[in-house]
Amino acid sequence: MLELTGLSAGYGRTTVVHDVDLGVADGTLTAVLGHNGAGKTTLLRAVLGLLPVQSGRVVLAGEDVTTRPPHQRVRRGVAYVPQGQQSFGQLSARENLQVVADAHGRDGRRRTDEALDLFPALRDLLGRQAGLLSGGQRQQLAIARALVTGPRLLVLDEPAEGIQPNVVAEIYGAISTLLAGGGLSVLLVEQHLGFAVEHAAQYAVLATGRVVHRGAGGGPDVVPEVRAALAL
Ligand SMILES: Nc1ncnc2c1ncn2[C@@H]1O[C@H](COP(=O)(O)OP(=O)(O)OP(=O)(O)O)[C@@H](O)[C@H]1O
Repeated sequence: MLELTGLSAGYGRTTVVHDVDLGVADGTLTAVLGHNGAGKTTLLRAVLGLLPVQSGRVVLAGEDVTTRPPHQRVRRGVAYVPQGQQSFGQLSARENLQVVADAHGRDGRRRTDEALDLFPALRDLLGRQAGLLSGGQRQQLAIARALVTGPRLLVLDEPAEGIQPNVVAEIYGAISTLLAGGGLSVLLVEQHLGFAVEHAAQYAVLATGRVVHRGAGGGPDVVPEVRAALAL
């Protein structure tokens, strides 16, 4: 679904992410682990086209999109949920979903229902102003809104950050359900060991913008080596 080859990106003349090779196979999860400032968000922004690539290639569903603007990547099936549980705070939860659903007609309405099935707690909160929701509820809303676009690749930046554990479990339960359903690929960035590595088909550890460790097939067995790489 996604193939990054020799990807370097940064800000102005500064390179933050160096020569990254990484893939997300169809219908699977790829996890990128790394501490604060390792370059995880920068990598995602380059994948989305929000930052120009300094060198290397971004191939999405077989097509080279390295120089394509973000909206064209979105049209090819990428949905991005940035860090920080972003929503339109003044709008209700329902309106947050509706603004996206309206752009997708009947599919948008169907996908809204499916997303609410995935996050049933949101159904009772639809009338509430998004800015008044808890961090966990806003994160669920942000993921639901991304799903309403009908993505083939869901890109998640630290969805568990700052969220209480029971809601994190709900969010990861939903991601597991989506993966089990097939058809959706996930690129997930996390600081901490846990769901990401346990469920990853591929994983990479990023430190100062470089991949310092990688592997295929996550699960409990790989946790010690990933922990060791994170401690580098
Ligand atoms: N807009 C920017 N302009 C210049 N440098 C930036 C910018 N955003 C991030 N950086 C720098 O790029 C490096 C990597 O930051 P990035 O946000 O990609 O890391 P991260 O792994 O996502 O960290 P975190 O877990 O804190 O989000 C840091 O040194 C940071 O200071």
